Amino acid sequence: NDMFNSGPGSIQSADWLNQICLQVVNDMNCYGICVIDNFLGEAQCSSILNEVKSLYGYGIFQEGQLVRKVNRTRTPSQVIRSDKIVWVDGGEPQCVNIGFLIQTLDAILFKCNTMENNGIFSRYQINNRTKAMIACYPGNGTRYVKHVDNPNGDGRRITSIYYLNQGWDLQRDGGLLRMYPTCYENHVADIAPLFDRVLFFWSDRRNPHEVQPAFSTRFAITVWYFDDEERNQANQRYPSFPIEAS
Ligand SMILES: Cc1cc(NC(=O)CCC(=O)O)nc(C)c1Br
Ligand SMILES: [Fe+3]
Repeated sequence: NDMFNSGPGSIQSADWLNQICLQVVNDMNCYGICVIDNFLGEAQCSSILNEVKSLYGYGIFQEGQLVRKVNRTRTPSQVIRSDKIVWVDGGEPQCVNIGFLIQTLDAILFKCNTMENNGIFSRYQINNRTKAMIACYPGNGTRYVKHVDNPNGDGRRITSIYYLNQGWDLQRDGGLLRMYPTCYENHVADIAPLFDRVLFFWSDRRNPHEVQPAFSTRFAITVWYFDDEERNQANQRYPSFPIEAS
């Protein structure tokens, strides 16, 4: 049948998968970054957002780190909480739609890894991933400082982030993801965390990135995909790595 993944809220066809993979392979080879809008459609994204909100309502998100609020005035800087996270594997009964997202991301990346003329992908073997990390920025001006996801060869090859924020207005809400791709000197990629937008990028030093202060609640779901060889070597060095493997 040509529906590789008839998810709970939407039907994805094999042709849809092919189109997506062609774009991902092209952009990852050219820019090391790939942004796709209207990824799963409004209904499916809303279902995922509702699941995330109810998880948030259960209070299972871990309290974010305490961070010093940098303020412009001379008043003593206050301490506020940063992003809160929870890990899910998508198999939980109340995560059916989040599970559909993960299966769709799996289908895309495992196909990119095996298709013809996939360029840089042919250097890697991408067959495993972490669980999905659901992050919520509380919108109190917290940010995520500039960093590299995988600076020291922990096995993570591709970062995929799915955004759930309806009616996001950059001027009012901030929360911009700014990427500093090393393959493009003096260029930055500014990516708004828009509803039903998915982003893929190489997790290593090719893509330093930061999240600018967010002033509305900002939800994102991140899954990291491993390169088998690098992951196996990392596991020899540090058997129990903190990143939650699926
Ligand atoms: C826990 C953790 C979160 C993130 N998230 C982002 O970079 C934010 C991307 C966005 O939400 O646009 N990155 C690392 C390396 C770790 Br570890
Ligand atoms: Fe990151």
